[in-house]
Amino acid sequence: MNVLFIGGGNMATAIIGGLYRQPGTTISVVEHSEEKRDALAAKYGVTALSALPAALSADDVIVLAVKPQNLKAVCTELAPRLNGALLVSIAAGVDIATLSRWSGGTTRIVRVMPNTPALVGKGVSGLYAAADVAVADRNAAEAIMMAVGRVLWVGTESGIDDVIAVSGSGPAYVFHFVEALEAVGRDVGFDAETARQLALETFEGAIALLRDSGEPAGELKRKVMSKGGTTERAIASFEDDRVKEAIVRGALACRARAVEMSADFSRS
Ligand SMILES: NC(=O)C1=CN([C@@H]2O[C@H](COP(=O)(O)OP(=O)(O)OC[C@H]3O[C@@H](n4cnc5c(N)ncnc54)[C@H](O)[C@@H]3O)[C@@H](O)[C@H]2O)C=CC1
Ligand SMILES: O=C(O)[C@@H]1CCC=N1
Repeated sequence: MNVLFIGGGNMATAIIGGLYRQPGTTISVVEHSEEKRDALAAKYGVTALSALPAALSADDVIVLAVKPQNLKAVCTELAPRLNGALLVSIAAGVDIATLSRWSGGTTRIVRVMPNTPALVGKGVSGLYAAADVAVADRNAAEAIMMAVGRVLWVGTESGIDDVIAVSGSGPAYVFHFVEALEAVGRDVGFDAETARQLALETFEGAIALLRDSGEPAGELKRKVMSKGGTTERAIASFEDDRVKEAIVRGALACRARAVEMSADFSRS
């Protein structure tokens, strides 16, 4: 498989970091920044280009990995040289109809919503393709994302917005919580490194316990809460502050932004 990434930033680097180990895959990347091109070529042995190749072929897989605001310019430049290549877009908030219109009408498009833990091989990606997209094209997109974690297919395009709200943007929610826990550690007197370790080990341990026990989060939470004890006081404070509701509101605001972006880009 020949995979050409357009944009060699955070997400593309994460995906390339898993994909370059796959036998039978040739990777190229078009990236404006010389520094990023050099780093990608040195680290992963990929062909790093400063501009789009003159022509592509129907066997190529093009991963669109620029920011949504840069996507129209990229697709417009791609359209005359696409020659039926498969487009895999990881951009948030740009729907297939818009991508197709910008790219000269191709319908060979798969949408993917990955997340940054892909960098350490622990990503999770949602994938969607319209009914007329060939199984071989779905499999190609799936194989790329499986190199950096798990995949799940959603049955409607709006499912991509649902995935963004939970796992696409989700790592940032977790980092937000970790920031708070680290801050508490420092406030009560630990040095920064100890505070970080306590917060990280707590997260890692809690996630491992969730997975290994198979018990629901609510049940495990109750097991930490001794009657009249310390955790009960903390959770009561979270509930007074409606922390869970705030997280749900944030994630729904994230989803609403994806919908809003899709509507805006559909008019451009
Ligand atoms: N960062 C994240 O957690 C996630 C990002 N995404 C999507 O991934 C896409 C990329 O995001 P990031 O990697 O975070 O952004 P980024 O800013 O790190 O990478 C984009 C790269 O594209 C390059 N670029 C811009 N225009 C170009 C052009 N015309 N030709 C070649 N290179 C060009 C930039 O120099 C930059 O290195 C976005 O569309 C975003 O919605 C999806 C899921 C998660
Ligand atoms: O914030 C964003 O728009 C991108 C999409 C999902 C995660 N980051």
